[in-house]
Amino acid sequence: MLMFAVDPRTVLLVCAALNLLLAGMLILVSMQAPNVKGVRQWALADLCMGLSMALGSQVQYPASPIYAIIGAIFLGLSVGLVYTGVLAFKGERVRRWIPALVAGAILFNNYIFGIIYFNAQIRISVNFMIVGGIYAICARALFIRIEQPLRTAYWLAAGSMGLFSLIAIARIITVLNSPAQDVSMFTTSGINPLVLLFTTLLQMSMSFAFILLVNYTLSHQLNELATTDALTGLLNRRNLETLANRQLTHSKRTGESLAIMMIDVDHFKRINDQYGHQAGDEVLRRLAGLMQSIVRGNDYLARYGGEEFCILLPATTEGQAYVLAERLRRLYAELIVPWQHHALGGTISIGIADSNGDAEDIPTLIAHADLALYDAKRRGRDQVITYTEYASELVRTKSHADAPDHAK
Ligand SMILES: Nc1nc2c(ncn2[C@@H]2O[C@H](COP(=O)(O)OP(=O)(O)OP(=O)(O)O)[C@@H](O)[C@H]2O)c(=O)[nH]1
Repeated sequence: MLMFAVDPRTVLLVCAALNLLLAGMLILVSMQAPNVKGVRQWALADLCMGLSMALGSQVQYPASPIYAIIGAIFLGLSVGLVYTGVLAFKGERVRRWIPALVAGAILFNNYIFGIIYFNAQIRISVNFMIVGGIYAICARALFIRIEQPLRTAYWLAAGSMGLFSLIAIARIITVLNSPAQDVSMFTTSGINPLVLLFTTLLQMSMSFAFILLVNYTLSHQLNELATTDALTGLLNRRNLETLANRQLTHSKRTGESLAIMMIDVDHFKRINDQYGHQAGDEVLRRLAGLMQSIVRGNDYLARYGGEEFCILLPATTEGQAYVLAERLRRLYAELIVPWQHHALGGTISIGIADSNGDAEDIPTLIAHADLALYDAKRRGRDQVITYTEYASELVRTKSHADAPDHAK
């Protein structure tokens, strides 16, 4: 059995100091990341845990119960704050009275079984039951499927809390099966030293996980900002080009065709001029929603700029994209956008190109779709033109122009 070479009270004091330091760090983090919810609660939880450990290190049961009682209040507040922090972090409704309720429950238990009917086994078991139970609920809330690297932070926090709950169960079983004089936190026999060591280490690991959660959430938010368009939530142009290059390489390897659709709202300036910029924004949002509703899961949608959108269609030919584009054009023509007692309507023009032709790279493919789009505009708008159609028309008019006068 592992033995502590140092006094358990010293361990508690050192961990108390570390918790206070981590609390300070989380307070600074919460000031830098006000839009990540829950961090303030976690900072306060660390503060309370630090105070609880510091007071706990001074407990001389049953001679001086006051440290134990105040320590228990801070312990309850800390665990309750961790729980409300997890709720806030996940964007769920936070009931502010939860920390007070947990502290009250722990205080009641310690008062009854620490002072009125002194029974260390029941007192310790109930304390561990409350703390372990709440950490188990927090662990369940954070043990979710989520993309990396966020998953590492979620699972580190969940793992620390889950492990704490398991240790709490082990502690309850041994406490209930040990003689009363052996159950104190400071008894260096049985599993007590291990419990003290692991629970304090798990407290540290939870705090590190919270810092990691904030850090990864912030970098995730930054990444979202850098890669998506704020108005429509679609990919932005830069992100689309990166994805399109990757997709083209894949298409060349598999021999599949990659289609690109460029979509532009007709006479959009008039909507802005007549109803204002916000009405224009609403039209763009509705068009984005319409596009999202008709594409497949592996297609990419992007706002290419202003009122121009782009859809990247893997494993799709120009002809197949044409069918989809026609559907989108018709749906948009039927769409009515309600705006301040007005019903806004309009049309879109679409240009399409695919990688089966002579487009070797993404800039060329986009340029081809753009040429087709502007041909659609030139021909009177509200229509879909493919690059093949545009190019053959070009050849026809050129040969017509080059033909001798008598052949025209
Ligand atoms: N509301 C709003 N307007 C935008 C946004 N981005 C660009 N615009 C406007 O979109 C309009 C584009 O106008 P034009 O390029 O002349 O094109 P158009 O009026 O759609 O005409 P055609 O494309 O030739 O049919 C301009 O008035 C821009 O100010 C935006 O994010 N929101």
